[in-house]
Amino acid sequence: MQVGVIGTGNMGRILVETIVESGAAQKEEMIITNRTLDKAKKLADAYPGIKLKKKISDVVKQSNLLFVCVRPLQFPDVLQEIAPYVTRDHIVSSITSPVEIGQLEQSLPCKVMRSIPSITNRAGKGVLLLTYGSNWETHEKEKIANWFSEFSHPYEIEEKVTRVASDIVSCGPAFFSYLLQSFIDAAVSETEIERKDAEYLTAEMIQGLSSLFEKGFYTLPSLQKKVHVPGGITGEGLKVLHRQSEGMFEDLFKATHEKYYEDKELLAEKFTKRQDS
Ligand SMILES: NC(=O)C1=CN([C@@H]2O[C@H](COP(=O)(O)OP(=O)(O)OC[C@H]3O[C@@H](n4cnc5c(N)ncnc54)[C@H](O)[C@@H]3O)[C@@H](O)[C@H]2O)C=CC1
Ligand SMILES: O=C(O)[C@@H]1CCC=N1
Repeated sequence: MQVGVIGTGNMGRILVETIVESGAAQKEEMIITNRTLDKAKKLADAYPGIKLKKKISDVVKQSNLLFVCVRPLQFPDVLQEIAPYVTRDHIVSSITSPVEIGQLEQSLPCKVMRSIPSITNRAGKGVLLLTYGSNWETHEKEKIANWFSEFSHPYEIEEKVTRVASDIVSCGPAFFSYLLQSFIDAAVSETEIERKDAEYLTAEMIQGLSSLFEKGFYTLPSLQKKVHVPGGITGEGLKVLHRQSEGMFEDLFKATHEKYYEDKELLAEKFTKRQDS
């Protein structure tokens, strides 16, 4: 399968690295481009064999599966630019949440999908969220999901939960690393521990925690019960967390959804302008 990638910024680059290093596609099967070509060239230089194209049309023409890895508001332009070269045999995937499946289908004559990755996929772990367009057969969905499983745990979602699922899967690593960073900062500012020690202990703790869940030893509540000795020290810390975090995640999900709907409105305007012109 020839895999095209348009946009090798942050996530496009991570996706290419992940696909190649997992063996899901050979370097020679990857065709990439970026608006600032030098960015894509650096990636192609790091993985000799990857084909670098200056023209977006060449990427489309030479690929079967095409990932569009640009920012949400850049989608209308990119979809318009690639549309003349997309055939019914292509599969085009958006890696972003605010662009609707319907907008992809209206813009392109092929099978479309959304495949929202997570930075965790770089380690061959974590979920990659899939939503398919309307004209996919079950066996075709299975085939592509199987391909994604070479570097992730593909998980099909309904469009209505896209934002929250993406908050958990794709933004989650940033959210929880922020909390861990705050945990380390506070340990350093409130006690005599050295930063490097606090960082090491925290990193080992979080890796151990993730292994406990991976091995199925505990659920979240059963783990808390095991560590929280009645009348002990953990309970004092948990009381603080309970008090201080009240409403925090509710506000977080509200904020991400507000931004999501803002982006969707701007996108709808841009797509309508495209149709009218
Ligand atoms: N950062 C993350 O963990 C995740 C990001 N995403 C999605 O990935 C998308 C890209 O995000 P980033 O990589 O962080 O942004 P970015 O700004 O780093 O990358 C976008 C790239 O697209 C290129 N580009 C823009 N218009 C172009 C055009 N017409 N032709 C060719 N290249 C063009 C830009 O030059 C840039 O390199 C976003 O839509 C985001 O929602 C999805 C899942 C996770
Ligand atoms: O479009 C999205 O949902 C992703 C999640 C992280 C950044 N963009």
